[in-house]
Amino acid sequence: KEKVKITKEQQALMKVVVEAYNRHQIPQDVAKKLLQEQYSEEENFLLLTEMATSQVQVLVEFTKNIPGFLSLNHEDQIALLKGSAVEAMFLRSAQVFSRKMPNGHTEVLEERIRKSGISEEFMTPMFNFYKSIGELHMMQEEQALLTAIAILTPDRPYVKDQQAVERLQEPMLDVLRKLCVLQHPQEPQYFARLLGRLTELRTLNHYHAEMLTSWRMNDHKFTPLLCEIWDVE
Ligand SMILES: O=C(NC1CCCCC1)[C@H](C1CCCCC1)n1c(-c2ccc(CO)cc2)nc2ccccc21
Repeated sequence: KEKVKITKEQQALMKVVVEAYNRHQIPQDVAKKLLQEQYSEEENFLLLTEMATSQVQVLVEFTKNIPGFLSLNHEDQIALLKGSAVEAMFLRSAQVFSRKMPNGHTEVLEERIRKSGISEEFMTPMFNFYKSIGELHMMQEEQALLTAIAILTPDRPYVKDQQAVERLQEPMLDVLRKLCVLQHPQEPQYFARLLGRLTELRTLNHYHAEMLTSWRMNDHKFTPLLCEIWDVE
């Protein structure tokens, strides 16, 4: 059985990515707000656009810290950010949802989200994803690396130099695979399950624009940044 070992360079790569991931966090905690009180559908939509806008800003800062990202072609940098923003938002939402909370709080949070204004048809795929992320009990290193891997997806629309993106994504995949083997020795399929979540994330991409436009309210207002990065308005 070959002994899996994380090299010095891989340790350094992981440290940079995890520190950037932890440094760039959403300022205030949306779960706490949602648990505090019930908001109207309009207030919930506004809360989402505010949270999502600050998350995009955080995502850009995190991405700039991914080794090699800033040496990519500039249009490709934009294409990668645009292509991964919704996935990064759902990944972060899933992590917020599956965080350990006092008894009964997760149920209240789920109820508040179900009643937030999102139309019924999107609840199942969204909560299936949240629960499948929760079951993985991911460590923060895994969360940070999985987010970086999602951002560095070579086959996003309009990416010109896919090989350059692959050269950045591969070392991330390597260190994540080793980390999974070392952290979950009794679960050889754990790494594959993590990557399977990225496939599930892509399906949420398709639903996203419709989830917003079908939000139970009229006159959906977005920030300029969200109009740029989401295919809305
Ligand atoms: O604010 C949020 N998410 C932020 C986003 C930036 C990163 C941190 C989380 C929203 C809530 C906004 C207010 C109404 C209730 C949902 N949310 C969603 C969510 C996100 C997007 C859509 C539409 O595409 C639908 C739902 N899932 C959540 C799971 C847990 C906690 C909040 C969660």
